[in-house]
Amino acid sequence: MSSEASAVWNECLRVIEQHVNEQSFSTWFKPINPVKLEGTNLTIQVPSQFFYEWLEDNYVQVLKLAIKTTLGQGGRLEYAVVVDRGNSSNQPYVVSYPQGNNGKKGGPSAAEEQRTPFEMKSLDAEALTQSNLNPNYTFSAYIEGDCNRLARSAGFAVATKPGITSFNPLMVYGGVGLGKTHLVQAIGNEIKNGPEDKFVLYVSSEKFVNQFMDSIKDGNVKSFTNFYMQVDVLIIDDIQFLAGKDRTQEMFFHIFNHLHQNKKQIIMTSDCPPRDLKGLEERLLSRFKWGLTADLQMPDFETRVAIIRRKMQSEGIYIPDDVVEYLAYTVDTNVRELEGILISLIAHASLSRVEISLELAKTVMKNIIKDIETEVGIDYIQKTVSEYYGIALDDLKAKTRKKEIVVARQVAMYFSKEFTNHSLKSIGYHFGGRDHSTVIHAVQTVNDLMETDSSFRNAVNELKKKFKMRSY
Ligand SMILES: Nc1ncnc2c1ncn2[C@@H]1O[C@H](COP(=O)(O)OP(=O)(O)OP(=O)(O)O)[C@@H](O)[C@H]1O
Repeated sequence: MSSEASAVWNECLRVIEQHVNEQSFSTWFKPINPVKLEGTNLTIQVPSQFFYEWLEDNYVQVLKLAIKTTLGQGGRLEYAVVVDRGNSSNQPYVVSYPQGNNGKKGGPSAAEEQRTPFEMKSLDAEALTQSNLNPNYTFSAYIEGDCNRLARSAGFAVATKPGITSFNPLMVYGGVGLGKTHLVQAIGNEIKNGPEDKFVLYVSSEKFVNQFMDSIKDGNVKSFTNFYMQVDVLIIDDIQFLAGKDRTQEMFFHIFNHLHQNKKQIIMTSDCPPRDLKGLEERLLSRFKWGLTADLQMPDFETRVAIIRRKMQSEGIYIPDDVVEYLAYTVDTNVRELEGILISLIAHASLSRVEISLELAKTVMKNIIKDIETEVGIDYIQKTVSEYYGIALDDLKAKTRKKEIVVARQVAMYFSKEFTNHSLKSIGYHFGGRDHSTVIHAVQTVNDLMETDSSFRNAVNELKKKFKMRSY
């Protein structure tokens, strides 16, 4: 190593240090060896192809600045990459920098062909940080409710003391669109913005698998492993995706052990509890049980109201209370769907330049949710039952206790339960704001009457045919 090269590189490091955090500096710049200086050409040696690509993808601007500052406008940087390709020789090849179009000129074509072994470029997307975290996914934007209380507070504990609580690994599971990604990224963001300089990395399992496969293809497995073993907090989403991928599981097993032994935090999500994860090795599953497993449920009505309000507040949009209530009652599938409907509602209102109203919300819902009106939805059931019994539609939803109305109302509730996906609570809401126990009682009464009263049974069966025909 020439002393001139060292002196210049030390100057460069001084510049770089001011622009990257301590963790990145020691991970990505300390391992670099300055090799030689020829005129204004500085050659640095980096440990692997992967390392070189990571620098290029993430730190090209700061390197440019450092070279310009120390060597002036004509300064050039060249990389000597120690090839870590199985048994191949340690013969370095050189990639020059600054490069031409797209910053990729001068390297041998072989190097070009081997680019981006793990698609790490996507980690560098502008809107994301290097950790691949969405900055909007924070704890403060994550509404707490009975549905997520345990997972949320465990997540918060992990965020406060990553790696050293007994919640390692932390496994969050739950159905589609219930907030798994949001919660685990909130943990990541909290740690990243905290006082300690931690390397937090979020990756989907799908991406992890692809990166691993590419690393095999490119002979870069060692770099791949080394990279993941440096992480302080590894967040890996949708772990069920590793099912049946034995080699990736084996690699993950080693990374997991290494991180865990070194008190690094591992956070995972899955669409089902670990015991139901088919196609995952037993030894992995048993490790998942070392920490804490917490589930997410569909938020209850009050939490859905709070989520809608929070969302509207962040969009700076006002929605009348009756609309908020209507949406919270009606959309009881998952939070993503709830958000999707809200966005449609806002779009409809702004496109047609009308205020957001209950009427508009109903129209939007009809277009979106298939089982409303177009097939067998609560509105259709109410209309059909009231016509059948010859009573006014409004009476079904009113408080009246007249016997024939009560029976018709109970029949309509019974069919709402049978033909729609609405929860009991939601059904009750559509019948004049009754609670779920009234719906349970109605279903029970209809079942009992069907057994004891043949004319009632015939009536119900006749109606059932209508609904069945329509639901095909
Ligand atoms: N408790 C909550 N408070 C606020 N927003 C929430 C909450 N739960 C979910 N969301 C929002 O719902 C949307 C879907 O959440 P997310 O993508 O985290 O779900 P997921 O469970 O990871 O889904 P998938 O199963 O598809 O991976 C996101 O926009 C998220 O911000």
